[in-house]
Amino acid sequence: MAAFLTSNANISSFLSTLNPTISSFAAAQLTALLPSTVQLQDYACTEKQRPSVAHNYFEPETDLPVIDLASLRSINGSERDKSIKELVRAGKEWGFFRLVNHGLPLPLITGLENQMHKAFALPLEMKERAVSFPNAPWGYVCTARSASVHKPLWQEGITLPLDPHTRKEVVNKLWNDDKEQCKRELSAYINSVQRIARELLEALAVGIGIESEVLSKYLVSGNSSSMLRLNCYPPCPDPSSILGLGAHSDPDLLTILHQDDVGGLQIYRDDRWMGVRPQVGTFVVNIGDVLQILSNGIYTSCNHRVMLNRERPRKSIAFFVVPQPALTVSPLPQLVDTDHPQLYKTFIYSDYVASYRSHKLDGKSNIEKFRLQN
Ligand SMILES: O=C(O)CCC(=O)C(=O)O
Ligand SMILES: [Fe+2]
Repeated sequence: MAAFLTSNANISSFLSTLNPTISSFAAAQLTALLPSTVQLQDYACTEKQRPSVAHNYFEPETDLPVIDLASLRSINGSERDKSIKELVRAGKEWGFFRLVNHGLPLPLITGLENQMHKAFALPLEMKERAVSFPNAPWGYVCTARSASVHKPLWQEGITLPLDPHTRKEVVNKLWNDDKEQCKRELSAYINSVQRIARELLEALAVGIGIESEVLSKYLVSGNSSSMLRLNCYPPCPDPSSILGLGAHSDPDLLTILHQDDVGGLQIYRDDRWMGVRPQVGTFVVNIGDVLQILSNGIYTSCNHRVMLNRERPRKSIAFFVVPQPALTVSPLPQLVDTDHPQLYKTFIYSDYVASYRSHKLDGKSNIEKFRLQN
């Protein structure tokens, strides 16, 4: 079916004949994404990774553990302790949880989604103009077009730093009439989500008996390369063989994600893929590889992926807590003793990222390369 799709024009007309509900906007988006020489089959994933659970299938009885941030913030000691225990358990047993009562107003989230809609709808040339930060990830990238061993992926994204000055430069290039509003919305969102990340990392530290700032220090300027990533997954003509984002665990400490109502995020658990039901206004939080390593394996990162669909673009907003590249990462000495031998090597964080980037996305394979053979 896909063999004749050798040009963008072909793909566009193929899309509209295949399914009239795919809007011309979505088709144009997709056309803009693909290099002229691409074959649709180039995007197909391996048999092993082939999507088996539809983007909108959710197991009726199962959902992620729920963590209530209001309880974690409670001044009532026993309520807070109970909530920390639940958080620690979710971090150990799932590596994923849903965060409710986080206090971030819904209009702030939907406002940012509207800004994303405007930016992603721009012509590709305008979006690509925003990529002008040598040796830094900031700005727009059409992941579906860029050549890399991870690719091709059916996704485009805008990456924004915590530093307001650089962030403004990206916004000035990507947004037109409402730049100032966009800057305000981004700052408000980033400040709130940073605070949430700090609270979660402090509780995750206290919950395993270590000083509260040992993990949250990776949010502090000088130690941190944390970032906000706005993702868009365009509709796809063949969601049964193409993934939006292949199976991976995140190479960070913590990811705080908001997904829209489309559905598509799946986690690998108990030998199966499980859909994460969209619940607009709640966050989905996951433990990353670096937290697994710092905690000497107490917390565990979780393999996840993104499924596509034929009709609707999907948007997500991810905040990643990332160490500064030159920092040394090692299991925390407080967590290593004769009963708990060091499980992972000591390394410079940029080496972890380089290794991650030089291999195909393949579940949790990168962290295994940093395991000590005891
Ligand atoms: O878009 C999503 O739902 C997940 C994105 C993700 O896993 C990532 O960016 O690492
Ligand atoms: Fe991820």
